[in-house]
Amino acid sequence: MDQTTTEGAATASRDHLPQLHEPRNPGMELDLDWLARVQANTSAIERRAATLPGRRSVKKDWQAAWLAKAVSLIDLTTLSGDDTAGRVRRLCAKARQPVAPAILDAIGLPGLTVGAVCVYHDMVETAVEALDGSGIPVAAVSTGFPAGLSPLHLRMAEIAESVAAGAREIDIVISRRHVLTGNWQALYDEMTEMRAACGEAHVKAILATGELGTLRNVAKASLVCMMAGADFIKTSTGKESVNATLPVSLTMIRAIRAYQDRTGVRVGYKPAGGISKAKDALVYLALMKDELGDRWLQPDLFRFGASSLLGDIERQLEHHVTGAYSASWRHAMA
Ligand SMILES: O=C[C@H](O)COP(=O)(O)O
Repeated sequence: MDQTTTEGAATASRDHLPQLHEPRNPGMELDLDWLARVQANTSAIERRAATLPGRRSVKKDWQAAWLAKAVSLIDLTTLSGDDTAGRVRRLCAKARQPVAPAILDAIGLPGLTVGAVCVYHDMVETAVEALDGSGIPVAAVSTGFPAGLSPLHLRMAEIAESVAAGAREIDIVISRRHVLTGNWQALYDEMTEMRAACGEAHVKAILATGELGTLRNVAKASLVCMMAGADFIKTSTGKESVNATLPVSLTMIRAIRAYQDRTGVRVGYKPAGGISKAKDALVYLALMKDELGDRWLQPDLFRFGASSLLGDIERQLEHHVTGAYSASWRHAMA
């Protein structure tokens, strides 16, 4: 069995700040001929995706490094109707110190943090304040998240307000109807306008792939968003009935590769929604390494959108470092 051992995953320090690459994706003109040629062989993609979880294993000696790498790539998220300032502050404290200090010392990464904290607009100021001095950026879900069906001028205003409140990253949601009706010009125009509204902030385009019908639509929507200047493409809001999946990820990653081949520009990838197990995170990292290379294992080009992944990684790291669950875990599980 192939074993993922290279040093690509072994560095997870904070040396890579600032978090997002410069320059941002400048975009390109909408190329409808390119879109018309886009195909997605669904059964081949699904077959390949089915092999991914078993195909790679992470050599034991490298597991802690890969898990630490995964921590550094998390957009630690809370997107609930009952979010409070207190919950967001606790989340930010966790973002600053995602794993117990003893474990971080044991793996030699005392300064490890997550990639970003992701919240609703109303919580941006609280998060910015709570993360002050940490270098951890705040990402805001804007544009009428999760459905994206509020009036366009309000979605633009929401972006501007989130940026003004200190969000350095904006996760926008696209209008699914533009994809479902094949109105690529409308999707491109909307994305271009949102890109402009973000100003200096980086923009992640949430495709809500579970609502796009086909992998071909996913591929086309990915390309259109990148043509319009998205710095990242992101699978899901976490609120669709189907969120991040491996077939969708393969499709989007290959669109990223096609866009890079055409333009030379690297666009980031953010699978989001339902990723809660350390072993699933490792499958995603191996997938990125296979399909796009080590460069996409850095937080400027890859993030997990996840609210509960960190807990499982922390447990696995603790298990790995101590060789057994610690006394506190044994006590908790007794
Ligand atoms: O963007 C992030 C997602 O909303 C998180 O989804 P999750 O709660 O299923 O991890």
